[in-house]
Amino acid sequence: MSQELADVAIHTEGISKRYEQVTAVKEVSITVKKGELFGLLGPNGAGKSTLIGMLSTMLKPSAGEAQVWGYDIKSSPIKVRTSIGVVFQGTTLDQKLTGRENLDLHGRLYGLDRKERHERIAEVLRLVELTDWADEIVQKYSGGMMRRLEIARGLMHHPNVLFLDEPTLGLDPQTRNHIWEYIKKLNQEKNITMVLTTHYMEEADMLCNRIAIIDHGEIIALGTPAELKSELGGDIITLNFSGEDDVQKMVEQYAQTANQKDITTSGTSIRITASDGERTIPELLKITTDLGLQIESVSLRKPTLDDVFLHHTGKNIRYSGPEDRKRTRGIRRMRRTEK
Ligand SMILES: Nc1ncnc2c1ncn2[C@@H]1O[C@H](COP(=O)(O)OP(=O)(O)OP(=O)(O)O)[C@@H](O)[C@H]1O
Repeated sequence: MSQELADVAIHTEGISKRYEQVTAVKEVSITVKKGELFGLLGPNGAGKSTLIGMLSTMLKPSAGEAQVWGYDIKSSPIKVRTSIGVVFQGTTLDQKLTGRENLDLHGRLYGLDRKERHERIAEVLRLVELTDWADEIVQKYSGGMMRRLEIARGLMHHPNVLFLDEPTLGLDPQTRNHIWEYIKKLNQEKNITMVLTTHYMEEADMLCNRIAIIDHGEIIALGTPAELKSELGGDIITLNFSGEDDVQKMVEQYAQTANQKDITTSGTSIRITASDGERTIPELLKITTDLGLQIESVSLRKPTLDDVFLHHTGKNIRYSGPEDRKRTRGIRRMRRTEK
C-alpha cells in the first residue's frame, strides 16, 4: 500500500443517493485523512445524514464508490462496520436499562467476550466521565449524559472511525461546550478519526480540522475553517438603512464598481465583502452622501463560516425552518440539561 493510501481513512468518488423525488447526495468526492476531525456542515436537508448513512453501510448508494478504512462499502460492509462507530441523531439508548447494560448489550452485538466487555466498559465510561452513573437507569440521565453514553457506546468495539450525526442538536450551550471537549479529547488523545455532521457553524469552526460545506447534496466548499474564510478575502461590512428603497439605490450604484457576488442584501441591510474594509467604508459613505441616503449603522468584522455559505449559496445557514424547530423541540423534550 502506498504511503498516500495508508494515510486515508475515508475516500469517496462520485457517491450519490437518489430517492424518487430527491437527489439527497450528488456526486460527492472527498478524502478524509486518518486522525482528522472532519466536518460536514450544511442546513437541514442538505444530505449530511444520507452521506453518513452510506459511509456506515446503512444506505445503499445509487452511484459512485467509497472506501472506509480501506474497505469498500459495497463489497465489504461487515469489515466497514467493525471499523466504525456511529452516534445517531436521535437517542437509540434503551432508557430502561442502566448505562452499563446498554454498553454491555453493544459489546455482545460486536462479539466481545465477557472479560473484554468488562474492561472496555470501564474504560469508555472513564473516557466520558460517567463511571459514577454506570448503574443508574438511562431515564435518570440528563441530555448531555445520554449523548456522552452514546459516544461511549460508539467506542465500545475500538472503532477506527467515529461518525457523529449532529452530536449537539437540541442541547443547551453549556452542555454543547462540554460535548465539544469530549470530542476533541477523543480525537487528539485517542487519535480516533471523526466525521461529524452539524448545521451549527460555530461547532464546525471550533472543532473541525477540515470542513466540507454541503447544500442540496453537493459539496460547495472544502477546506480548513481558516482557508474557507480567507477565500472570501478580508472583511465583511454591513450597512443598515431605514428603508429598502435606499438599499436598492445603494446596491445599483456600488455594483457599478464592485463584484456582484460580494454584495448581498437582506431587508434594509447590505452586506459587502471587501479585501480592505477600513478603506472601503469611506468609499461607501461617499456614495451614500452623493446619493443623499441616510445610513442607520455601519459595522466591520471578519468573515464567519456563515458568510462562506452565504457567498456560495446566496442564503444563510442559520435559517431554521419549521421542520428544524419542530425536531429540535422534540429532542429537547427528551433531554434535560446537564447535571
Ligand atoms: N428515505 C427518504 N426518502 C425520501 N427522501 C429522503 C429520505 N431520506 C432523506 N430524504 C431527503 O433527502 C434530502 C437529504 O436529507 P438528509 O437527512 O440527508 O439531510 P441532512 O443534511 O442530514 O438534514 P437533517 O439534519 O435535517 O437530517 C432531504 O431533502 C430529505 O428530505
